[in-house]
Parts: sequence; structure tokens; C-alpha cells
Amino acid sequence: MRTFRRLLGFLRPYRLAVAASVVLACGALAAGVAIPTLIGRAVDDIRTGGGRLTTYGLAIAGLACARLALSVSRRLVAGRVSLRVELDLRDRLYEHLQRLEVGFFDRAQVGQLVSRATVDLQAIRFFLGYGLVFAVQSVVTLLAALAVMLWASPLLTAAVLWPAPLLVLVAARYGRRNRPASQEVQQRMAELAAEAEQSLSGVRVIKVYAAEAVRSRRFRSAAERVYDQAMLSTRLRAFYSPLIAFLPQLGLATLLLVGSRAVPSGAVTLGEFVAFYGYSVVLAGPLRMLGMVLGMAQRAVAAGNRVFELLDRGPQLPEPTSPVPVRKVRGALEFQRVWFGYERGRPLLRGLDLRVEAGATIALVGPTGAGKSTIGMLAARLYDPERGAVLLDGVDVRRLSTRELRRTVVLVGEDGHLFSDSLRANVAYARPDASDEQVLAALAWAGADELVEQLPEGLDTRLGERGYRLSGGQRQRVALARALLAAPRVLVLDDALSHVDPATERRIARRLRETSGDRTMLIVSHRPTLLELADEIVLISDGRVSARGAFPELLARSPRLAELVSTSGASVARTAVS
Ligand SMILES: Nc1ncnc2c1ncn2[C@@H]1O[C@H](COP(=O)(O)OP(=O)(O)OP(=O)(O)O)[C@@H](O)[C@H]1O
Repeated sequence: MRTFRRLLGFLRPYRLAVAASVVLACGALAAGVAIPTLIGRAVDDIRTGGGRLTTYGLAIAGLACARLALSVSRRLVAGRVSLRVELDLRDRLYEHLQRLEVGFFDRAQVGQLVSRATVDLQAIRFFLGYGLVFAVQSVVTLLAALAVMLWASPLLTAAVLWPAPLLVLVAARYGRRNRPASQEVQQRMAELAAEAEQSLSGVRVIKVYAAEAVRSRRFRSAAERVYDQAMLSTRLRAFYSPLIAFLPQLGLATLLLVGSRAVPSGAVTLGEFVAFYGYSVVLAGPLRMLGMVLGMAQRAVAAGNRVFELLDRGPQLPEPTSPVPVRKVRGALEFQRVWFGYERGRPLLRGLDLRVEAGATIALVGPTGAGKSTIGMLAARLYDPERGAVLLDGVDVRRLSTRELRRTVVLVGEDGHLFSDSLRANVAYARPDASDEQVLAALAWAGADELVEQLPEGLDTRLGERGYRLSGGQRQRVALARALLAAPRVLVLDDALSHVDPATERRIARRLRETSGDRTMLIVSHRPTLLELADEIVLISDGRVSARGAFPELLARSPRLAELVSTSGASVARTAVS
């Protein structure tokens, strides 16, 4: 019921339009209810000579036309409301997802999220836009027909309506059984979408391992799960829908039985009897409709629960209520006794203390899984420490506005995700207003200037899904150019050049040094060229800084570093498909 009330809340901005569709629906149904009365009168008129038949004929035709016009207008108004509600919900959901922290997406499945933003929202839209108005229309039709019928003949009314309580019981039972079933259909649809997303985005790995058949089997099994559950729902509908449609027929049969005695005895006129017959036909529509709306409401509530589950999950990296204003960023970074772990009770960083002076370049090295990338992500506040703090120019990053922080600290990862857009748009991602000269300069700093000549349409070339039209090394350089154009005060390069050949890497390192200015850099790499770029090397192990010093000096006194650097050449051979 709570979900239902919350769903209704989305109609609030469109109160007037909803009211207008209810008024239009009521107008249409008034015309519908009046027609059987007129038919009854016409029948009685025929029996007494048929003098006013033309008037009745014209009135019936006029009412039918009015009903048509009102129904068309109602559908137009309701259609608009339903699409607006869907738009609002979709906006809200997307905006909310954007505010959630990276940690949420570590666990969420993209397909599940897409399914909530499409299938579930559509179920809500159908109910709020159409179902609700149908429900009101059906109930009002039933009440209006009931009033007219009771006024005309309580006896015939009882004959027509005695199955109504039975109908309510059957409909309620249907609702109880179908609600969990339709919620499960929606859940399985989402799982199917997630499976499809995994297969499509991982197509390269699937091909490399010839795993098409395995993936097809998994997809088929997910599709069959949807089928089985949808069949369960369909079986329920197959049984209950005709039953709901059948019960009013019992009323009709009783009406004929009672009428066959009441008309000859003169208790009711033939016209009244025909009118009642008309009412039972008019009533069948709304009764069927109520069954349908019930199903719609159940699907909408099931979908609403799933959408609200997402909307109610607040961001766990909250924006400070009163952020510390930043006048001039210098770019000094400090990790103060930072404890952090991805899983509760399994700390990865254990009281890390690390200070990086403004404008300095620090390289983080350490065994695989030591937490170097994690340190970079904490600097960019993609995660918050469990204990301790990350400070930028002495201010806890949790007290800075996210907008300000993102402008100051930019992280370039190994993956260097590119969007399915032009080369220009990808490089100018943080500065869409950048001129072509600025975009070209950034590409040159990142050692990717030759790319513009190589690509068929230069800066306008679309890079394909995730930039797959480029090589791994090209993708990394475009990602670096994107970061350099953003001109952050603090740049975190996390294995950001791992796919680039050593000669190009040296060229990029030289340009990074030349253009560094006051930029603070945190480099995660074991490649000597990049380590030489750093003022200091920091060795991370056991969740802390275990050694620190200038590259040659530390290399001489730390066998661990010597080992890490000499074995790191292997990473050059890593391919894009890993
Ligand atoms: N999003 C995540 N969710 C759960 N665990 C994670 C996540 N990201 C990393 N980890 C785990 O945290 C540990 C440290 O990962 P991190 O990427 O920081 O290490 P690293 O030192 O950069 O390693 P490498 O040199 O191999 O890149 C690893 O054991 C990894 O499995």
C-alpha cells in the first residue's frame, strides 16, 4: 500500500490533467449508461406505435458520437500524463544512479539497472497513465449503472448483480496469487537483461575462448526462467480472467429467467427488460476492466518496489552540507592513518600515512594487490576511508564539494574507458567548449598526435563502443589527453600507460615533465621510465608505506623494489584482451 501511495505521488504535478481525464471518462461513461435506457424507451415506443422513434434514434446516435469524442480526448490526455510520469521517473532514476558512489556499481549488474529503467518504468507508466483512469471509470460506471438500475427495478437489479460478491472474492484471490508471480517475472526479466549485457560487452573474450555455446546455454537458461515464470502468471490469468468474465454471464442468465416471468405478468415492461439487458452488457466491460486494472496495479507495485529499492539507496559518499570553500588549490595530498577495505573486517590499507607535497611527483610501487590503485581512488574520493582521512591542502576531501574535488583531482586508470563518440568529444570530455587547437595540443602532450592523421575522419572519427576502434595503447593515450585537457592540479596515473610501447612511453614521460608545471602527480607503475619521472618512489606493502626515497637511492637499498622493477617488464606484453 505504501508503494502504491508513493506511485500516486508521481501524478501530483499532473493533477489537473488527471482530473480532466477523469471528467472526460465520466462524460463518456454517462453517455454509455444513458444509451440502454434510450433503447428500452425506444422498444416500449415501438410497442405503442413508434411515434418518437426518430427522436430516440437521433439521441442514441448523438450520445454515441459524444462518447467517441470524449474517449479520444481522454486517451490523448491520459497518454500524455503517462509518458510525462515515465519521463520524470526515468530522469529521477538516472540522476539518482549518477549520484551513487563507485562502490555501488562494483556490485550492481548493469543489465539489472537497465531493466529497472525500462521494463519496470513502463509497467508503472501503464498503470498510472491508463490503469488508474480505467479503474475510476469502471467504478463510476458500475455505481452509475447500479443507481439507474435500482431506480428502475430492484428485482431485475438483484437478478443481474447477485454474482457481484463472488466476483469480488475471485478477483481478490487472483490478486493475492498473481502479485508475487508478476514480481518474480520482473526480477527474472532483469536477470535476463543482465545476462545479455554480460554476453554482449564481453564478446571479445567469449570469441577468444570459443565460449559462444556456453554463453548461449546460459542465456537460454535465463530466458527459460523468464518463460517458466511468465507461464505461471499466464496460467493464473488464463484461469482467472475468463472466470471473472464468466460470472457476470450468470447474472445475465438469471435476468432472462426472471424477465421471462416478470414481463408477461406485467411487473416490468418489455422496454425496461431490454434496458436491463443493455445494462448487463454495459457492466461486463467495466467488470472485465477491473480485473485487468488489478493485474496492471500488481505489476506496477512490483515494479515500483524494485525502482524504489534503488531510489531509496542513498549515496554513501555524501556531499558535505556546507563544503569548505576553495580559493586557490595548491595540490598537496596527505593520507592520514588511512584504514580501508572493500569487504567489512578485511582491511587492505592499515593506517597508511603518506604525504605528497604540492607540485611533487610520487610513484607508488608494491606487490600486486597491495592497494596502489586503491590509494589513487581514495585520492579522487571514489571511496572514503573507514578510518583516518585524505586531505587536500590540509582539508579533508569529504568536506570539499564533489564538483570542486573532481576539477582538482583527475584519475586515469589502466582501462581508460572511452565513450562511443568522436575523438574530439572524448578528449574534450571535461571541457566541451575546448577549441580544436586545445584538443590537438592535449593529444600531442599525450603522444597521440599521429592518431588524428591516422583516423579516417580525424577528430570527427567515432571511436566505437568503449573506444574499441583503437588499439589498447591508443586508447590509453586518448584517455591521458582527456585528463591533460582537464588540467587538474592533481593527476593520478594508475598504470595509465601500460599498453604503450617503451619509446612512446619515454616521449610521453618527457612531455609530462615539460608540461607538469605545479601539477602534483601520483603514478602507479613499475616501469623505469615513469619511475625516473618521479621525485620519490613509495613502496607499499601490508597496507602501509614500507619504504620511500629517490629512485636510484631506493633501488640500491631496497631489494624488494629491485625485484619489482626487474619483473615489471612483463606487463608491457599485456594485451588488450585480458
Ligand atoms: N572494487 C573492488 N571490490 C572488492 N575488492 C577490490 C575492488 N578493487 C580492488 N579490490 C581488491 O583490493 C585489493 C587491492 O587492489 P588494488 O587494485 O588497489 O591493488 P594494486 O596494488 O593496484 O594491484 P595491481 O598492482 O595488481 O594493480 C586486491 O586484492 C583486489 O582484489
